[in-house]
Amino acid sequence: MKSNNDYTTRLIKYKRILIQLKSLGLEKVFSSNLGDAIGITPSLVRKDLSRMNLSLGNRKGGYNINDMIESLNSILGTSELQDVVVIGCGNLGKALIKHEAFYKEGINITAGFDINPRDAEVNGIPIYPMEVLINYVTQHKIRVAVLCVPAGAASHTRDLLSECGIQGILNFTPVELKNSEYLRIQNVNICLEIENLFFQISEKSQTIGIS
Ligand SMILES: NC(=O)c1ccc[n+]([C@@H]2O[C@H](COP(=O)([O-])OP(=O)(O)OC[C@H]3O[C@@H](n4cnc5c(N)ncnc54)[C@H](O)[C@@H]3O)[C@@H](O)[C@H]2O)c1
Repeated sequence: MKSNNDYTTRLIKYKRILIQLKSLGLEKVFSSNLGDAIGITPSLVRKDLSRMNLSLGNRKGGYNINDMIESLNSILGTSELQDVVVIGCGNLGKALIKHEAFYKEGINITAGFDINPRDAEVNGIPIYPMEVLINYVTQHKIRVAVLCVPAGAASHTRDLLSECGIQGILNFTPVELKNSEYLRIQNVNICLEIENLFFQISEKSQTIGIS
């Protein structure tokens, strides 16, 4: 199971690198470029490519970036530009919408939604009231939402998003939301990550005898 996850994670990383290389105007890539970019050996990259059952190029001539992105999209069930919406456009939601680098990584924030929209748009991205969410999601075939509402609204909004047909939620609220049969949740908690980092450092310092 673990190796499967590692393989899938590597495919996602390859895709991100390939999109970046494409945006720089490159057409070919070598296994060593991909390996260096994600910190693995070129031979593991080539192994992955053969596991993907692809003949998109060769070790000496390089691999065609466009073809690789297309094949990775079909294997991962994604498209080159992934449309997402942001729910809750306060401090965090707006900061994410303003972060233009997401687009270069293939993440396209198409709209924001808020129970009380204070701006009609942020960075050219429209902010709509929650009442139009279901129509928008259906019409634009949106599958993933980024949840930035207050903790008290997290569970209710999760259910609402599920009813709208959303299949994946990146959850920034402190409430740990659970997956269901039709909904995948990725909980993000920066505090937890920082605490974990401090724990690792203190564990390490105990091992090597630093106080
Ligand atoms: N995961 C992390 O590491 C991390 C970091 C920062 C903030 N957060 C969390 O992100 C969330 C947002 O934080 P913030 O600072 O942007 O808060 P905020 O108060 O600035 O923004 C919240 C926004 O949600 C809107 N809202 C409230 N109820 C709603 C509902 N039912 N439907 C749609 N919109 C609704 C509000 O109108 C507001 O615009 C909070 O839950 C916060 O705890 C998490």
